[in-house]
Amino acid sequence: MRKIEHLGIAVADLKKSNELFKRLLGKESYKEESVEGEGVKTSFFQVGETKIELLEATREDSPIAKFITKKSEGIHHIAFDVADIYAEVERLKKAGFEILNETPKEGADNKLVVFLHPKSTNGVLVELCQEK
Ligand SMILES: CC[C@@H](C(=O)O)C(=O)SCCNC(=O)CCNC(=O)[C@H](O)C(C)(C)COP(=O)(O)OP(=O)(O)OC[C@H]1O[C@@H](n2cnc3c(N)ncnc32)[C@H](O)[C@@H]1OP(=O)(O)O
Ligand SMILES: [Co+2]
Repeated sequence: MRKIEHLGIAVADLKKSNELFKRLLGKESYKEESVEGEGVKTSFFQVGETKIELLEATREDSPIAKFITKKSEGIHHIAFDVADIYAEVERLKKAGFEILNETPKEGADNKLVVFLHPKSTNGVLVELCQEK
């Protein structure tokens, strides 16, 4: 794992949170993108070598909608940049982690992504990202 690619933050209202993070970081979001497969609308802010990914649910069964209902808005996942996502999935499986999707799926911002179950990672949802 090469660096933290992004921190995912679950938000209830993307427009309001975009304004909040613009005030906080002193810069504009550089991209907004919907990912239908995950039921989310995202907005990205660059912070040095990493990013903040704001996520708003676009439907009731989205992981973001469930997370906000059960917990609250806040940090939802940590995403690591990897060079070879297939090799990393094999390594992590052998190391005993629970992989949620062994076949990488389409993420936002031109990435292939895989998730690890938070129950196998001290309660933290982990995402692996590989540039497409
Ligand atoms: C935009 C695309 C992409 C990118 O390019 O960056 C994204 O970031 S998409 C982000 C949204 N997508 C995902 O989160 C996909 C992976 N997540 C899942 O598959 C599920 O959310 C889950 C982690 C398997 C949980 O689903 P489920 O079991 O249906 O939900 P429950 O609400 O019943 O939760 C079970 C259990 O897990 C705890 N939980 C849920 N989410 C998180 C979380 N983000 N961080 C930590 N813990 C989490 C939840 O609290 C439950 O725990 P218990 O109550 O103790 O059982
Ligand atoms: Co993410």
